[in-house]
Amino acid sequence: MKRVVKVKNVAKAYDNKFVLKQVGFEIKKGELVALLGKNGAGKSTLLNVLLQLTPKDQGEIEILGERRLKTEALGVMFQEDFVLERVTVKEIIELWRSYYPKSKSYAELIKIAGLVEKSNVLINKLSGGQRRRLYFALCLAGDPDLIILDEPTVGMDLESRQAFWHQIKKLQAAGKTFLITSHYLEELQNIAQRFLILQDGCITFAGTLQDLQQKYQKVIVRFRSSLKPSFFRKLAGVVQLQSEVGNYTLQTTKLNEFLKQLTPYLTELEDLNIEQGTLNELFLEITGGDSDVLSK
Ligand SMILES: Nc1ncnc2c1ncn2[C@@H]1O[C@H](COP(=O)(O)OP(=O)(O)OP(=O)(O)O)[C@@H](O)[C@H]1O
Repeated sequence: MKRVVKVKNVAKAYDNKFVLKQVGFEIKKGELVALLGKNGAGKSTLLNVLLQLTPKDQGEIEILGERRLKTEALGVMFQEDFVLERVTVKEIIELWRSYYPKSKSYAELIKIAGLVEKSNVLINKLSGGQRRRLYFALCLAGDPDLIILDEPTVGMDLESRQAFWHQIKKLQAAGKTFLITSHYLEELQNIAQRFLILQDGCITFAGTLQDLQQKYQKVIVRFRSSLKPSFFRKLAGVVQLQSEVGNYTLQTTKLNEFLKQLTPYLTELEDLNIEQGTLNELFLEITGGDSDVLSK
């Protein structure tokens, strides 16, 4: 598969403090990659460096096979909106379309924005969520091959989010490549092929949701049994075990293997209950519990 993004050994410091120390990853054509990290981890800095809006101190970046940024093949949606006064929705869409040699039609873009009824409304009169939808449509104006979205769904209501992810799926099916940062991890679990975790200035994890769960997810198993704690302690991935008069609560990091080992002894167990943490809990585990991240 063709490589769309290549980042190697990238470092970036602000005032001699390194936010990115040694960042490296690749994204292949058609992949949707989620970039995760707690507040201040450097996600926006990394995107800015990728887009050459901030100079890097070190490293190599190649996008769509070139070091030069092919802006005509890129669609970007930033975290912060710019608000122009005295410009209508229709005018800004037409302006954006005019920047590209091969642009999507106005009709398609206004539909993506979900603002057909608001085409003559001034941008500064739109709600925050409506503006996010408009900026998403603008980012698609040039029919880009690589789409970079920084916290795209912040401020969108449930309906807008659903429409947004539906749109992303359609673009995915059309072979577009994505790099998306988001704090709403539950939204990304069904859509991202791979996750990157930015932590302490490096990519500390790159892999699928399954890899992520296997590596970090807490699985709590509860049951009653007359077997001894020493028996359960030896089973696969058991990292914590509490027992009180035959009532067990344990944590395993290798659920599949653990269950395989436990199967011959199932008759010795009662009230077996397995609880897998949510993706958000997993994220807290990975990033060391920055609850701010999730309350955004
Ligand atoms: N222009 C700048 N000058 C100095 N420091 C900066 C600048 N931009 C960002 N920083 C610092 O770099 C660090 C990383 O910031 P960045 O915005 O990249 O993080 P982030 O992961 O995108 O955070 P969030 O999830 O809150 O958006 C922070 O400590 C921030 O204060």
